Amino acid sequence: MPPKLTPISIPDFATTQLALLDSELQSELEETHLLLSNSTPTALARAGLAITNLTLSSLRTGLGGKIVVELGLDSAVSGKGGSGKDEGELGEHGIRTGDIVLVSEQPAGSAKKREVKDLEAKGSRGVVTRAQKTGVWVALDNEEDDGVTGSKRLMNQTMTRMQKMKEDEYSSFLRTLFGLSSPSPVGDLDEKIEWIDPSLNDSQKDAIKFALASREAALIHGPPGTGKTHTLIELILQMLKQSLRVLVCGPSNISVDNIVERLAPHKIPIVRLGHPARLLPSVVNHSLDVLTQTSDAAAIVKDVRKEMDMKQASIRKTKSGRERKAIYGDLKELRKEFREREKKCIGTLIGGSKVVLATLHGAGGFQLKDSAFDVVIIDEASQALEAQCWVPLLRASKVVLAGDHLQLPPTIKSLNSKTTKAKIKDTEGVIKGMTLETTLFDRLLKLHGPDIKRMLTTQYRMHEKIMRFPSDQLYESKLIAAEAVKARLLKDLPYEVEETEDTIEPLIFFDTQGGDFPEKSEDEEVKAGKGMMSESKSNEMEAALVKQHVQNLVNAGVKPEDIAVITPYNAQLALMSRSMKEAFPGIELGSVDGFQGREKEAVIVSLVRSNSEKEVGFLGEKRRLNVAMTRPKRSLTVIGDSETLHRGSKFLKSWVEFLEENSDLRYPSVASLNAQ
Ligand SMILES: Nc1ncnc2c1ncn2[C@@H]1O[C@H](COP(=O)(O)OP(=O)(O)OP(=O)(O)O)[C@@H](O)[C@H]1O
Repeated sequence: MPPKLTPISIPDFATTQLALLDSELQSELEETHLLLSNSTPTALARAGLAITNLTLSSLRTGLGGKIVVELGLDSAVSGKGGSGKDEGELGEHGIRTGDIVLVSEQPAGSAKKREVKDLEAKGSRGVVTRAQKTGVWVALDNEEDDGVTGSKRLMNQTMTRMQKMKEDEYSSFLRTLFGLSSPSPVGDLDEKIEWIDPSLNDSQKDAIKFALASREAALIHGPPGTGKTHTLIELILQMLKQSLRVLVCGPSNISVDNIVERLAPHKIPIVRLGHPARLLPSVVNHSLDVLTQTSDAAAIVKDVRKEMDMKQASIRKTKSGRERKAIYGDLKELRKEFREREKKCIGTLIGGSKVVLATLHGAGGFQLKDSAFDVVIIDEASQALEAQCWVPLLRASKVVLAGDHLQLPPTIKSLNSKTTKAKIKDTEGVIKGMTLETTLFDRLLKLHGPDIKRMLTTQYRMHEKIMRFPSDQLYESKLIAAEAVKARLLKDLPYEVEETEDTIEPLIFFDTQGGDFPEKSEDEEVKAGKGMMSESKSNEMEAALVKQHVQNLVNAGVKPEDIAVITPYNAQLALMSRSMKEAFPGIELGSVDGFQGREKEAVIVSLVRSNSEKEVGFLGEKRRLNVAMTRPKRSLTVIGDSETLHRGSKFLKSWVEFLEENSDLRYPSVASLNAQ
């Protein structure tokens, strides 16, 4: 029996989203303001929230006529500071694409202690368009900008459109996605399919068949390491065989590029929308920008461009004012012609591609204005805001979502804000209980029940023992470790690794109970980390223990680049980064949130919390713990205080119990750490 539907009013949904998006924007602006008014640049840099010693590397006009500045490390100061980073690299920082930032001149001498708020008047606000190891790019705001960046504006426009739609405009697709109708019965699941990839496992094949046979919506649930992307590639190729036009989207550039890279070898006509500077070098040749210059369709544009260049050059040679005026007139005409031809060329390229790929935001660009697609596929859907999904979906008639709702949702800043709650309560027509954290994936699962999804069950990452707990607790014990990975240990790495107590055991738990490993609250100035709790915690003794364990692994022969240390707390990350990167070049350190989607041979998780009040804060969140425990392939080492952790959430408590019973349980000695 399908579940009884609880329909959602589309205008109410849109109204709620608009209110939530507005609160989120206010929270972001408030947070930026708070940070700027209470700290010095050095303090912010220490917390990963500012980058100092930058110099202007380049300046150009970007989209919408904005000035985009590229900022790199000042060579006069780079290499100093000894934070273990390579020369010319910015070191650890938490600045990401899309962040609202202030670019300001750095004070020198005694003015260094000046608070950031004093710098604000002189600086310019802007949005980060790209953040790399060696530099950041910022699109500076124009005077009239209100902090609403392109992506937010697009979501607002989309929601406003949905708010105003009349009921007779609702497609059956739209009706299904809001529970006004049930999904149509799924077509023939027994149909014989000729698989392009012979290595697909049964759960992957089932998911593909299901997605092909569904009429309006299908969810592919891919727990960690189960080959979600692998499955989507085959699905796209099968849809092509059925002559369907497919639009493939993801919330981030990297999620889209990942698919372009794997589709490219199949030699099908694909177009990737998006600014070439933001794409992986390996996929740039498929970008629309490059194709408008290199493809056959581009020839007609090229001719005009040549003519324009020639005219431009002739201006310099002409002395007569009248002739110049005439050339300018010609150029104006040519420019018009150029734009028209370019539009046509884009139309031909997009129309000729069976598969178009773009970020959710990119799918809202003018290039797709007149395009129709049979299916929209969204990868990493449980990391995307629902309002963002509607950018491509408003023109779709079927959607396939791939994701894992049991890992972390998109980071929301306004989630627990009192002002948000109050404001939402006061807005007419809002749906109670809806937050931006509720993704489309979550919502459809709740609305239509488990029949709307298929789960991938063979995982190709973790040793069986590492997989056991998440499988039993979150994935109904359905995960199976693939033969090739289920018994892999560090000692079996394809290079020389000694057999030690640390390399023959996939699961190690260092129980720090007893009070010798106390946590510490970071001082005020380091508050408000990204995606972290506002007050960050650290634990020095735990950091020492992590270092000792890494040393043991490295002594046994494990390469530092095969080791990652992750922790839920920014302050702990900052504390460890400093010394570890110098001691073990190549090792990776990250926050749990930042490590989602990644994997490593050996992963050490520093849980930090240890206090007499038995408080665990946001560590109790099972989706965060799930991400932390499912990153390793061959070795998971957990460091934590069982006494404190036992008082945490039910999930945390059962994990600690599991570790106590099933891991190589160790009680670290403080004396040996102090002797280090
Ligand atoms: N049927 C299969 N047979 C063998 N290996 C597979 C199969 N499916 C996936 N894999 C392997 O599993 C690993 C993870 O696959 P993939 O990168 O597609 O997963 P993902 O969905 O991107 O990651 P995650 O599951 O962590 O979200 C890859 O190394 C891939 O080659």
